Amino acid sequence: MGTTVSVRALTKEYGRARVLDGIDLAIGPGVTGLLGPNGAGKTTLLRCLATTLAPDGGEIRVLGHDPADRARRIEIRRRLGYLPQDPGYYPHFTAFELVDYVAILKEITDRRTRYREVRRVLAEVDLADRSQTKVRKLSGGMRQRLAFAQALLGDPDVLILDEPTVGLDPEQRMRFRALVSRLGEGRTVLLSTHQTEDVAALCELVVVQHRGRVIFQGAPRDIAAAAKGQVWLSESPPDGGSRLFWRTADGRYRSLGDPPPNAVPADPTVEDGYLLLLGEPAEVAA
Ligand SMILES: Nc1ncnc2c1ncn2[C@@H]1O[C@H](COP(=O)(O)OP(=O)(O)OP(=O)(O)O)[C@@H](O)[C@H]1O
Repeated sequence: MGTTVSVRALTKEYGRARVLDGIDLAIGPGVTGLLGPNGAGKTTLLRCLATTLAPDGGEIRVLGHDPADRARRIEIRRRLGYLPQDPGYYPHFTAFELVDYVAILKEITDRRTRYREVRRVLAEVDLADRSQTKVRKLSGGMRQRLAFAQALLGDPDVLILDEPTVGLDPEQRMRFRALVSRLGEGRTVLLSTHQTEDVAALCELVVVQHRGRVIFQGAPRDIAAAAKGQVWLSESPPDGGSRLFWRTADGRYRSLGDPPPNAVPADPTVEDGYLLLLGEPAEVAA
């Protein structure tokens, strides 16, 4: 299938800081992961795509529509689900009431349809038995799932998820992966994350954003493959030429960069490829 979300020469500045510095991107149905260090501009990009922030320059198309055009923007919003990084909660609402409220804003006007839809999305995120619990009494991870539930209302064609796995316990993270991979069949899912394992497990495409630019776009295996020949295991800590190294559970040292003496090559992961791509200065985490 074709491109559903595209971005060309996108720019955004806050004061003098150029947070998006000419982003080009084209994604289609399936799950795409957006990786990047803190402050790379991921949230800013996702907000522009979710039509909640206007860029300064460049072009966006979501499902063929231009969000700069008011009428088209509404079309996009009807077919888009968005999990923001800091969702606002109404602490005195119950879980049901909160999602129901968003469903009203999303124009699901028929009461019975809306009731069924709210129940459906709460069940999707494993919160069916918490529907009458006040939001303020939910745990942080449950609130995150609640925010995810509202993004699923109306079965959107495009889902934009800003750090969706923050605060989830391992079991919920696995459930999230299963749900997102199912949603990715035929829909476009773009998620930002710091979890390279989620990207390796879930995403067909990975985009790496750094200092407001896209510095990599390709398959997770390609980003891992780019680190081939630069990941090492050694008995003693490397003394130079390594970008990063740490002591592993078996007592050996895993390093990225030039091989330390007597090192053996290790299989690179998405995380290795990502760290090497960022090219951060040497750092020791022993
Ligand atoms: N409303 C704003 N006003 C001024 N500066 C902002 C605003 N929003 C974001 N920034 C700045 O823009 C830069 C990019 O922020 P953004 O939240 O897009 O990054 P990010 O990649 O999502 O980071 P993180 O991984 O920490 O969530 C940061 O330096 C941030 O301080």
